[in-house]
Amino acid sequence: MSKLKIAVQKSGRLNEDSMKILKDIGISIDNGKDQLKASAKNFPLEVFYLRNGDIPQYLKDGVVDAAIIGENVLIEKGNHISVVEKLGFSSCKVSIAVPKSAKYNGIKDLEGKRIATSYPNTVNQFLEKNNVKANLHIINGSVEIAPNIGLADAIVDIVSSGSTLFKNGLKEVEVLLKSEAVLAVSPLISSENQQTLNKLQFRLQSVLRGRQSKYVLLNAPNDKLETIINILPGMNSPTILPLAKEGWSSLHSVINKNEFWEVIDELKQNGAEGILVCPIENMVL
Ligand SMILES: Nc1ncnc2c1ncn2[C@@H]1O[C@H](COP(=O)(O)OP(=O)(O)OP(=O)(O)O)[C@@H](O)[C@H]1O
Ligand SMILES: O=P(O)(O)OC[C@H]1O[C@H](OP(=O)(O)OP(=O)(O)O)[C@H](O)[C@@H]1O
Ligand SMILES: [Mg+2]
Repeated sequence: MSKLKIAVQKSGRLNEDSMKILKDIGISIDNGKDQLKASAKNFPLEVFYLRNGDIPQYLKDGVVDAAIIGENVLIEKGNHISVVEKLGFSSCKVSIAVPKSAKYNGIKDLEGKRIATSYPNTVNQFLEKNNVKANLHIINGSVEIAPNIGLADAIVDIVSSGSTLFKNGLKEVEVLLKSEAVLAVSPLISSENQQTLNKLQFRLQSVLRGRQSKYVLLNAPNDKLETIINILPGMNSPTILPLAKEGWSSLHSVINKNEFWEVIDELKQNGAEGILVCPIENMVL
């Protein structure tokens, strides 16, 4: 049987979460140290450990069938490569930043300026769209230092918490794109491997849904149940079970993990007790 070839970052920010999500979908990988390729024991899958920046070309050439990669890198180097799933980790932006003291009133202020970046295609596209001409300095790392050493007037690089910008005395002035880790697929994938990819994607979706949700259990007096159901966001058709205690019930439901904390005080004020919030491993629809 043919094996699906999937690329993940060899080392760096995406590696750990990429391996974790494969593990969470039940794929067990023989991960010998320093191996560049490993096979899954229980799924027709081979993992290739590669440099992030090299992955778009491997996808284009069909050397690998799929990859877990930052969307920002695909946008920079991977035109025509489709994203089939957003994976919810390694969120960041690609932004323009200038020295804190610099006056910036809009994109036109970049006309004729020197911009340091590792994302030349992304920057050129943005400049063209806005009819601005600037001089690009392409550097591979530590881009944020460029204005301080007199190499550039502005930079375009990844921003997450903003602390690297802050430490280098820079301010973010434009967001070019937002990115997260994604599952991308080669245009040359065979139909047999596409079937395997579909199975992998189905598992990913159920794990991602689970990560987004919490299982909530609470006890409440029966006369308060209706109010409580109305307080909990997006709760349709919760399970209600009678408690041994006369006139009380236990209510179970699944809610979006971001919504629960907003309503917790209101739930307590309205009679909810013994509230349990549990993680969900998988949510198969
Ligand atoms: N500070 C950050 N916060 C969140 N995500 C980030 C951050 N920096 C980078 N990323 C995301 O993680 C990806 C990998 O970043 P990382 O710095 O590990 O690799 P790299 O040095 O760009 O690439 P290579 O694997 O070629 O060495 C980036 O392409 C981006 O999608
Ligand atoms: O907004 P922040 O949270 O500070 O994150 C942004 C920084 O993170 C990345 O660098 P990384 O630490 O990956 O170093 P690198 O340049 O060696 O890749 C990126 O290139 C920025 O410099
Ligand atoms: Mg980096």
